[in-house]
Formats: sequence, structure tokens, C-alpha cells
Amino acid sequence: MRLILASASPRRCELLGQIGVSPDAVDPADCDETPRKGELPPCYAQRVSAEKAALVAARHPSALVLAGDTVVAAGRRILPKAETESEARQCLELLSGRRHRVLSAISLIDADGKARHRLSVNVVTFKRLERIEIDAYIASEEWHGKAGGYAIQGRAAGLIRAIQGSHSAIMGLPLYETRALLKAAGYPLD
Ligand SMILES: Cc1cn([C@H]2C[C@H](O)[C@@H](COP(=O)(O)OP(=O)(O)OP(=O)(O)O)O2)c(=O)[nH]c1=O
Repeated sequence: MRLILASASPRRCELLGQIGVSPDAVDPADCDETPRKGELPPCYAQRVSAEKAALVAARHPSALVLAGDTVVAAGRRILPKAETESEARQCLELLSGRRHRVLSAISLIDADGKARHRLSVNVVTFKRLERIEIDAYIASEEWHGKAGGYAIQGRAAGLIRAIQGSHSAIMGLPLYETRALLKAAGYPLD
């Protein structure tokens, strides 16, 4: 059974490897990730994940196709994937000393075209960040392209007081749910 990972994220591929799964091919979906007006974060994450999977499944009709989308949400607000220092700084100032959600949606389309979806909802609590801590984090560049302007797999872990949920989901691929979906679709796993 061929498995295609519909993601440009090297982390998603590494995370899959952690549960002993190696995709036969990686074929990223290039879809429009603009949130719709008034779209709530869980709906947005699930919609984008489903769109990525559908787009790539159309190119691989007889394979399993796995896609995911990870969104950082402060209340109803969807934080951007930080592309500039000022965007990253705004994210960190907003997240400082508060709890926020990290929503990680996955979608798996099987060879018959049946789509299965899961959503992992996680809570992350940052310490109250000093100006100097934000400056140092900005200088690290680790925020680049990351949802919410941070990556838990790097030095931000030293600023995160607690998480509720799944570490792999916060990094970008909820491994418990991924394994469950792959099993449900008949993918050989131990
Ligand atoms: C919160 C958080 C986000 N991120 C990253 C993972 C994702 O790269 C990004 C969320 O963007 P995504 O759109 O989920 O993924 P992507 O653009 O990297 O790849 P693709 O769409 O091709 O699958 O934020 C971390 O690496 N660590 C974290 O702790």
C-alpha cells in the first residue's frame, strides 16, 4: 500500500518516522491557507487539512494520502505563520503569560477515496516573557514560518511552562491520531 505524505514540512516526515512509518513519497499540497471571514480556528484547521489531502489525492488515485494542518489560536483569533520579526514579536507578546490552543488536524484519504479526519486540541502555557527573552528568541530565527511564531521542538521549550495534550501534535503531527487513522485505513502497522 503506497503512502503519500502531502506536506512540505520535514518535521511531519520525521514525526511519522518516530512511529515507524516512512512514506513512499512526499508530495506537498500548495493550497490557499487564507482563513475565511469569521472562520473559527478548529473549522479552519480541519478545512485546510482536508483541502491539502484532497488536492494531493487527485494526483495519486490509488494511494493513501496523509495531510495535516497546525494552527495556533488565541481565543477565536488564528495567529499567522510568522514571516517577519515584527509578526513573530506580536505573536510572542500576545502569548506571553497566557494559555493558548494548538489545533492539529489530520486527514487521510484511502485508495477508494474515503476520507478520514481527526482533530487534536492542545493547550500551551507560556511563562510571562521578559523583553530580553523575546529579543533573544527573535534573534534565534527559530520562529520563521512557524504557526504562532514559535516552535516547541527548539528553545521555546524553555519558555513553555506547561502543555496539555500531545507534544507531537503541537510540533505538527498528532501521532496517536495518525496511527489510529492509518490502522483504520488498513495500513500495515504493528
Ligand atoms: C506551534 C508550532 C508550530 N510549528 C510549525 C509546524 C508547521 O510547519 C507550522 C504550521 O504550518 P502547517 O501549514 O501546518 O504546515 P507547513 O506549512 O509546515 O507544511 P505543509 O502545509 O506542506 O504540510 O508551524 C512547529 O514546528 N512547532 C510548534 O511548536
